[in-house]
Amino acid sequence: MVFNWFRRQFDTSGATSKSAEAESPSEEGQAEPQPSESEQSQATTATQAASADDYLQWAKAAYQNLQTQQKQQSEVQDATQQPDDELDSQAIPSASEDILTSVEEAEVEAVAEPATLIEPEIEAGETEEVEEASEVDEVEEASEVEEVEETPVTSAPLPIWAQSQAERQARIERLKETAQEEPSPVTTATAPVQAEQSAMTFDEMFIWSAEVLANQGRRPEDVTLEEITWLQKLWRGLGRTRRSLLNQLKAIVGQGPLNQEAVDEIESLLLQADVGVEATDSIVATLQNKIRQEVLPPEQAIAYLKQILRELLERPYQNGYSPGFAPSKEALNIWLITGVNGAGKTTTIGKLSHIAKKSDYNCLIAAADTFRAAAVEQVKIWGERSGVEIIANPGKNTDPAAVVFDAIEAARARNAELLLVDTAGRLQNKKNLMEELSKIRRVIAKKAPDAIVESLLVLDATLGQNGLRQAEVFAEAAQLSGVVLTKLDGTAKGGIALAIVQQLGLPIRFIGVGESIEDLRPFSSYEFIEALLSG
Ligand SMILES: Nc1nc2c(ncn2[C@@H]2O[C@H](COP(=O)(O)OP(=O)(O)OP(=O)(O)O)[C@@H](O)[C@H]2O)c(=O)[nH]1
Repeated sequence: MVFNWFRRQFDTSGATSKSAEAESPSEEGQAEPQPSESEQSQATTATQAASADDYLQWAKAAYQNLQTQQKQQSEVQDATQQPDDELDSQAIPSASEDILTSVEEAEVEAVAEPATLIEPEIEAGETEEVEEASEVDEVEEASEVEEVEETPVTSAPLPIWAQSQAERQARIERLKETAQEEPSPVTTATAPVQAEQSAMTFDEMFIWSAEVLANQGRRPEDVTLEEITWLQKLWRGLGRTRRSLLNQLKAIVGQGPLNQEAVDEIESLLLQADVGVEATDSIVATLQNKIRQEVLPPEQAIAYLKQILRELLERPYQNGYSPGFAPSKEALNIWLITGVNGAGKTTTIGKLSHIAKKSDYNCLIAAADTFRAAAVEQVKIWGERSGVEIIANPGKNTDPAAVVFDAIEAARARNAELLLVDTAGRLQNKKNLMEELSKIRRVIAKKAPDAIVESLLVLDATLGQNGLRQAEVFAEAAQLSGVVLTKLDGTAKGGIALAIVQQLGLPIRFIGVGESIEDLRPFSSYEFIEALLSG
C-alpha cells in the first residue's frame, strides 16, 4: 500500500488499516480520505462543532494505529532478518534498542510534564519575541480551568494556546490510562526514522498534528507517521514567521472584540510579515466588513482571520487552476522547474524526485540547466540521494532543448511517468528566458505531444518582496502552473506566500522548510495557515 504524497492519500483503495474505530470528529463515515483543497476548507468549517474531547479520541486512535503499523513493520523485518544479524544484534546493543529506549524516555516525559507546543530555539537578537513567547505561557496558565473528564466539552474547540492547563493535564492523564501501549521497536537508526521517532511521542505536538489532519476529513486509520512528522516540521519551519505574527496578533485581538483600532494594528502586522500591500488591503477590507456586521470575540477573530487567509490562498482555484497538483499515472508528465540562481531549484528537484519515488512514480530528471557544469553535478548528487536517474549531456554549453530531447526519449524507453526538467536558472533577461523556455516547449510538443506539461517557479521566501519582482518576469515568460516556495524556515516573512498568490494570481504548489530531502511537500493552505497561526 503506497501513500501518494501528491494526492495525500493511499493509492490502493480498500486497503485501510484496522485497529482504530474512531472517525474524524467532523466527518463520520466519510467514504474516501481524499479531500481537495476546497473540500479541506469545507471540512474545516464542518468541524466547528467538534469538541476538544473528540480530537483527543481521534488523536489517540491515530496514535494506536501508528503503533500497530510500527509493530507490524518490525515483525516483518524481524522475520526476514538473517541469522548472522541476530547474532550480531545480541552481541552489540542495536540501534533499534537505542531508539526504543529514547522512545520510552520521551513517552515518560510526555506523561510526566504538562505538554506544550515548544517553539523552536530562539535566535540571539530576538529577545522581544522571547518576551512575547513567555507572555503566551502566562496567558495559557491563567486560562480558565475546565474539568474535561467530568464535563465533556461541547462547544467549538479552542486553539491549543487558549486551552487551560487543567485541560492539557487531563489530556495527558487520559493518555496515561489508554493511549500508551508498549512502544514498538524500530530497526534502523537513520535520520528520517529518528525524525519520525520524535513525532511518535504522544504530546501536544502530536495532538495538534492529529487535529489538523482530522479537520481535513481524515480518518485515524489513514494517517501516516510521515504526515505527522511533516506537520511538525512545517510548524517548526514556520516558527520565525509565527513568532513575529501570532503573539502580537493574540495581543491585539486579546484586548476584546475586534474593532477598527485592532484592524489597523493587524494591517501593520501583515505588512511587516511581507504579506504585501495588495493582499493586506484585501484582508483588512474583509475584516472591516465583518466588524461592521458583528462583534467578534478574540478566538472568533483569529478563526475568522485564518479563514480569510485561507480563502486568499485558494483564490487561484476559482480562476482556472486546479486545486490538486499530482502527476497523472496515465501519461508522461513533464514538469519544467525554473527559478533564479540560488532560489533552491536544484534542491527542489531532488526533493520532488524523492516524493515521486516514495509515491511510486517512475521518475527521471533532465539536467537542462546547462549554463554551469556544477549545476549538472549538483543535480546528479540529488539524483543519487533519491535514487532517480539523471539524463545529462556531458558537453560544455549544451543546448538545454537537446537535453530535453534526449530525456524524453529516455523517459519513453523507461516508461517514466514524471520527468523533472531543471531549466533556465540564471536568465534574468525576459527575452532570453522566453526564448529558451519556448524552445524547450517546442521540443516537447514535437517529441511528446501527449505529455502533460507543467511549469513551476521556485522562489526563495527569504527574498520577500524582491523575490516577487523576479517572479513577475518569470510569470510573464514561463506559463507557470504555480510556485514552489522554499526556505520558509529561514525567514520571519513567510507572509510572502499570500503576496505571491495575490499579486501573481498563482497557486503555491509545494513548500520547502529545510535543506534535507524530506523537507519539501505539497502545499496545503489549511495546514499552512494552521501552522502559521496556532501555538
Ligand atoms: N533552509 C533552507 N535552505 C534551503 C531550502 N531549499 C534550498 N535550500 C538551500 O538553498 C541553497 C541553494 O539551493 P540550490 O538548490 O543549490 O539552488 P539553485 O536555485 O539550484 O541554485 P544554483 O545551484 O546556484 O543554480 C542550498 O544551500 C540549499 O540547501 C529550504 O527549504 N530551506
